[in-house]
Amino acid sequence: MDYFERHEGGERAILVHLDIRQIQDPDDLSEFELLADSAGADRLALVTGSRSRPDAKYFVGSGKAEEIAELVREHEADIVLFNHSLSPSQERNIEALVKCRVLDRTGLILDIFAQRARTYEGKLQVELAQLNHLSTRLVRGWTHLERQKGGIGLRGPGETQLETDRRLLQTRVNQLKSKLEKVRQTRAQGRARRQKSDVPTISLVGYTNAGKSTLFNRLVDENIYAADKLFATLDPTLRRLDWQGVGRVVLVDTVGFVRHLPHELVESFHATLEETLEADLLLHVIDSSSEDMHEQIQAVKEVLAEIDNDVPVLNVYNKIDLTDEPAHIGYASEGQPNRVYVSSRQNLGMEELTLAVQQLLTGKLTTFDLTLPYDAGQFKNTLYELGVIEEESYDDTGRECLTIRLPSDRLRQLLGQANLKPIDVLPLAQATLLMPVLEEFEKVDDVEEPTMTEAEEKAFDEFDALHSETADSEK
Ligand SMILES: Nc1nc2c(ncn2[C@@H]2O[C@H](COP(=O)(O)OP(=O)(O)OP(=O)(O)O)[C@@H](O)[C@H]2O)c(=O)[nH]1
Ligand SMILES: [Mg+2]
Repeated sequence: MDYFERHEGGERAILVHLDIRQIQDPDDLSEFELLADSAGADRLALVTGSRSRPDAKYFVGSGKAEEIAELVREHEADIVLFNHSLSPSQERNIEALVKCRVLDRTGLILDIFAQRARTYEGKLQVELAQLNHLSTRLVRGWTHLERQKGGIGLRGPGETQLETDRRLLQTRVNQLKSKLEKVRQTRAQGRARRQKSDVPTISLVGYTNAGKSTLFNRLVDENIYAADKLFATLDPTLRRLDWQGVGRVVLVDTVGFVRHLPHELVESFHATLEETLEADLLLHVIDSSSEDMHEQIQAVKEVLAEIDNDVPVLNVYNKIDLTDEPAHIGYASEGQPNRVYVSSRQNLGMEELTLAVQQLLTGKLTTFDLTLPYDAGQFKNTLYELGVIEEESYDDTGRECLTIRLPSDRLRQLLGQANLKPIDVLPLAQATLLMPVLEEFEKVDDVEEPTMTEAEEKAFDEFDALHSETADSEK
């Protein structure tokens, strides 16, 4: 996938980080250093400073630019990393001055993504993002691109090198897009299948380095790549598991969020976020030992809000082995668990996590007393199979009375499937206060047999959305 020469680990790097007063919430310096390490850079020097706004030519002022050039010579650096977005011309101007490669923040993150991409789709996404990033910077040498495509016969008379390169680039971009579309279709089908099989999906989301993959591995009990580096995970990784105490679920490990993810990356990782949206429950994994915990939680919440996510969230405060917090569950005012304190690495709080997840997934169990109509045998069988019947008896007219315990949403869903309509269904606790419970169902005759299940409809809608999205972006 290497369309441009990616640097090898251990490259000698000069880091540049300015405080730009115009830009609020400047990228944190320590995160930048972490990013540089993650890319495999050997940090030789750090240039800092502040400006009220970026310089048009070099981003930094010309004095600062000279200083960087001097450091490059002195340390024999291979690369200068900027913790900012540079325009193509700024990047070119600095390169000309310092006489080594210059990478901006977007380029740096892309580089890390490229190193970490493990799945086919992830690799396609990264390459597409790289090419998009590079297309605006297509002034430097691109002979290797030409070499790759053979070059001969591709260059029309009078056409400049630049135009040829642009054309080749476009060809490759189109290829990638159609490959990606295929992968996405396959994935949408997989999703539809999963929904039909009624297995709940749980996604691990959170800031980078929070410990998602560690928790994932712990739960899956299967080793996938986890390392003390940013973006140890790039692609959503799915595993089916039989979670003791919870039941069968699909677990999804996702790529870590970073503050100020470049917009082009947000786009190219849309599929990852969509996957997140699909879940029945999100485990928001938080590094509770981090000084930046609150900012990181906020950053994740913002991303989730951006993709319009209304899936229930359980906050998982991880790494309690580094804090004083004991393993426990925290509850929201409505009595639902909303946070749990664990250590994935030290295996603490896993029972609490299981309990909280179980409660959230099954919903709040409620007791209902039902009086069934005479012809509801099929419905009763379904309840039997689900194991939700606690008591059964007959009333004096010979109709069956059941006491069942299950989430009210689930009951509503089952009633709909059986074409039954409750005249009145009261939770037992309220009902006993009022009177001896008597509820009835009446058969609904004028309801048409549904042709598609809700899950199928949803899958179809998604499919359409994916298609129109791809079509739009190709215009
Ligand atoms: N002390 C401590 N370290 C942990 C714990 N859980 C994870 N870690 C460490 O934190 C680092 C990051 O863990 P990962 O599981 O790779 O984090 P991640 O959230 O998947 O990171 P990205 O995939 O980059 O978003 C690794 O060095 C883990 O060993 C924990 O409970 N306690
Ligand atoms: Mg990970």
